[in-house]
Amino acid sequence: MSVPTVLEKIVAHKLLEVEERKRLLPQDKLEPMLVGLPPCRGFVTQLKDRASELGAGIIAEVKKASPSKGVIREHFVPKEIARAYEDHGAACLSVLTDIAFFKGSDDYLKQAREEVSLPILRKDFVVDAYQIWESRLLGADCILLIVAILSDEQLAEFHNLATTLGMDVLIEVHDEYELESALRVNPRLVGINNRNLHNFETSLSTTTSLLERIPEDCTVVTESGIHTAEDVALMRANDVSAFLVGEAFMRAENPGHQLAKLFFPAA
Ligand SMILES: O=P(O)(O)OC[C@@H](O)[C@@H](O)c1c[nH]c2ccccc12
Repeated sequence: MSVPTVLEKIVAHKLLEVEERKRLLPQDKLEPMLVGLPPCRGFVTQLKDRASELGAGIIAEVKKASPSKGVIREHFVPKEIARAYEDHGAACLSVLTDIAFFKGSDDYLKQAREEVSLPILRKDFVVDAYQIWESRLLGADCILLIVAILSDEQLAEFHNLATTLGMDVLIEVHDEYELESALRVNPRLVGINNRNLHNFETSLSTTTSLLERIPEDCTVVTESGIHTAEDVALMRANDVSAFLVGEAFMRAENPGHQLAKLFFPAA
């Protein structure tokens, strides 16, 4: 047998974690807890509005650590970061909730939601429908579905469930085969991850090479590896106006200032 990749380890761990969570709060107890929740903040709408208004729709990520980089930010106060992002023109937030590999927490998402009015993406590895109900309860406005870890049947089922519960969905792809699967569910929002989650190699040409296969009415988000003004200019030259950025902001003393500097230097 070959050595498992990090993505395979994450999925194996996640399946166990979900079983444990189901034991603590069974599905039949969770479902009624969704009654009377406030409606979701429109994630896709806000992203598109900001992109046309400001020239860039930024999904700004709240991320303490990653398996490839270790701890990215020592001074990590989610409320402070969320506020800085909102004050400096972010369209939406992305909050890592995976504990084991990204040092995230459900609580970080709740804290961010209390602090700001931006729509929030729950950034986690969805492998079970239970997590979608759980995301809605947590206050997520959008969930991530990673095509690389789902069957076509799961993708359709999970996309449908999230939409039924009122959330938006960001479908993440890394190559043309994954994109083909993604397009079968007629997504409003597709994320092209420039990072290969199996070996962590990052290349912005992932976005530029897949772009032309995506229909006009679907919003494309370029994800990962955006660090410099040149990176931003390259994406803009290819008509990409939605960005998901974590590390470049999280390494800066003030993540909000870094967002403004990278995307809105003239403002
Ligand atoms: O920190 P970066 O290189 O700007 O990347 C952010 C985001 O794209 C990345 O965190 C990410 C993209 N897809 C994921 C899936 C799971 C966990 C993390 C991710």
